[in-house]
Amino acid sequence: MPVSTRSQIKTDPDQTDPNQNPLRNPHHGLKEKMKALTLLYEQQKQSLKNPLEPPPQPPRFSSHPSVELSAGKRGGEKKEQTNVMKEKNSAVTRTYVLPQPPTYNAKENVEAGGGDRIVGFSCPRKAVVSTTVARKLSLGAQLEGRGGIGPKNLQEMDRVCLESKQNGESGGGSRILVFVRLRPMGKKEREIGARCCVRIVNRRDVYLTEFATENDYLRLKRLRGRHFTFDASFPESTTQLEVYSTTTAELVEAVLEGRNGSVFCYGATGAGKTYTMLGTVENPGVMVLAIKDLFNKIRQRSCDGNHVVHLSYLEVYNETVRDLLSPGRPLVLREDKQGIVAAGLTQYRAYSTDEVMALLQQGNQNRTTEPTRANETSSRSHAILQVMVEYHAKDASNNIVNRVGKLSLIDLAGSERALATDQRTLRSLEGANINKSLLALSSCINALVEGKKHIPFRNSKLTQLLKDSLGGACNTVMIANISPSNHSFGETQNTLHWADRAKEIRTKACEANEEIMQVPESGTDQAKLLLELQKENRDLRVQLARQQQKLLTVQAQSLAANSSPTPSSISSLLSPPPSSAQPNEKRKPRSTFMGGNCFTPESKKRGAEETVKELRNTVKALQMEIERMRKDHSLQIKQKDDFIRDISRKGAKSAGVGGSGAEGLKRVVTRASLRPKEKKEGELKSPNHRFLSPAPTAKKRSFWDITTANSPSLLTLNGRKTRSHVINDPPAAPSMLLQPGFARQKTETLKH
Ligand SMILES: Nc1ncnc2c1ncn2[C@@H]1O[C@H](COP(=O)(O)OP(=O)(O)OP(=O)(O)O)[C@@H](O)[C@H]1O
Repeated sequence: MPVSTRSQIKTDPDQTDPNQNPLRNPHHGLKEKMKALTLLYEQQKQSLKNPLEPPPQPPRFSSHPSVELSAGKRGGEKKEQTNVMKEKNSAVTRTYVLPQPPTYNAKENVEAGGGDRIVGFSCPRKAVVSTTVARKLSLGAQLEGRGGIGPKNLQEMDRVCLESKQNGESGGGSRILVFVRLRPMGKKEREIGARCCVRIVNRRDVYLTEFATENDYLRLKRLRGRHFTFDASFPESTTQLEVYSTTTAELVEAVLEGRNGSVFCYGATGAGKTYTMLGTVENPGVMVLAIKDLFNKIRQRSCDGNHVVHLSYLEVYNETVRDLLSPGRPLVLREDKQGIVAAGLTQYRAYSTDEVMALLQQGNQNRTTEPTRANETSSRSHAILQVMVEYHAKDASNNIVNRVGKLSLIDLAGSERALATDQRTLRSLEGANINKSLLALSSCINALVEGKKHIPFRNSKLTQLLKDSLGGACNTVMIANISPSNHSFGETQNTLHWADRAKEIRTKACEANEEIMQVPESGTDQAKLLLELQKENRDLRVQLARQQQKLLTVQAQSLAANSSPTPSSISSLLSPPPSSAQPNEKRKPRSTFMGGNCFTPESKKRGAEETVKELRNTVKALQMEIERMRKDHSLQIKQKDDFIRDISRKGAKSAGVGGSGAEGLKRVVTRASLRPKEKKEGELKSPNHRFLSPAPTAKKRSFWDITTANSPSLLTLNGRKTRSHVINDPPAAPSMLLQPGFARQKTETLKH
């Protein structure tokens, strides 16, 4: 993202000309200013020494310049603010903000009197409550008392709502919550004598100061600093658990209520994004803590297997989307009426925290990381972990409740300067792509903030994937990671600038994806039958998808056989692809039929053309067979659909006749379409349903939803054979490789 280098404070003691209008000459009266600054600095030091005194609250800059001309007009504001200097002369009143003295001290960024946990802030307790303001509005009051997070009573809720209205947060949607996390100074940084240029005060305010160096003649003796305020800011001593509980715990709760949530880490390379998201074995990050918390909460709520958790993990590397759990061909993003879909993305059904941890580890091994000059384990890709929680159950009144919530946890690659990382070609290409996507992200943020009609989500894969999080019905949290080192001043300023801007984004109102269907007593059996039929219907669709995948495999194999014309191999065409995929297989070509024995002497004798003809005939026959099967399945599905509709209609009629009221069958909430209960008791232990379709009837699908466009992948994961499959999609168009022109080219090559 472009670096904003606007200067907020400029003081120069050498310039003195008190007679000039300060509006015209920014260097005017600098000696006086310096004196006043020194005075204020002393005052501030005094006030800091006295912990009982409330910390100073400087006004936030809304725009450039640092000179705030309207300061004198604000009658309601406190007259004396220790770190605000007002200069009056006959013409104008000028206000200067003095950044906190930036000397590196590990204790400096720890709030005075602060405990171990963020929730225990002393003065900023109010600030923490206000961080939940926007979220509370969208989550509604039903979270009250569930996880201990949020207002404790209705009065508190009223106060919070009032506060948010005053902040201009009324309306349907909620504001993106923005948090800043400062990482500790690294060993290398200390070795080269880096100084801390960031100071966090009150766990909300971030003061950034640029030091003038002796060689910097242009800015010699000038101070440059900026002040930002966020929903919460975490000093370097903040633990992973504190970060999780302040930023994400509430979203997990909301996901269980059927809402969507997103958390993404943004910042320069080496600023601590991956540490925050993933963490280490000793200090697990947000992803791990969220998964643990999710399963704990599910266990507390229901032991009857009413919750189903699906998981997908993908990365965007060099503008290609890859499945981290089933590495293979790049995935294609498609946009349909249900949202952005990554075609062929595998969804794993997860049964326990341990299982998810293993999958996460697996995915991370597949993730693209390379050492750069700025970070030894630099993530070269944007990674997105998505967890979908479905809930199907009958409530006390025998109504069927279907609910789907999605949580996206996103670790972005670091924004970077080419020189700061590496100049070797591949690294710089990666860097360019990372910057391209982050630039696209900044354009989207700008457009969203400015309320433009067209938001350029399509400019990059990343923004396409983040469309739901930024512009959809979603509770979104941004964690901006920053480094304390003065050598990273530019990057830190850039990160804070965009984080500050992101605060203004409002997402759409996030309602629960929930549906409740009331079933009268007499209709219970019919409802059961309905669910069973829907399940059968889905199974048939799976079969259909498999057949289509087989067809694709056969087509691809026939193409391969153009160069390896051994007809005997055709007999094995219908067998699934090898299941020997290993985690580190990503960089290697997949061991498929394509890698067979090409150009045998036998094939040369026969003549390539003849073989191709033969194979084409075989493919044609197989295609016809598949088409026939497809038609059969479609017919069966149609029949089932009709039958289901029939039963529903009959059920509705009988409810009306039965006198329990026509309202008895009326849909109470119809945010999402009816989702069938897809498993029976004890299913938690069965691994057979690991790869289920992601909520085929959910109102809005997201990018991790499974589709058919990609080839099937039969893989070995954690010792288990797994297969991604597809349910709802129409037959995919034949691959480019199968176009007649391409085949002709191949034949000609063979002739030569
Ligand atoms: N809060 C923290 N506490 C302790 N160490 C941290 C913290 N944040 C980051 N680090 C350390 O800083 C280094 C860089 O962090 P990390 O890899 O998370 O950066 P990044 O922003 O993900 O970089 P990139 O974008 O290049 O992947 C790591 O060695 C990490 O352990």
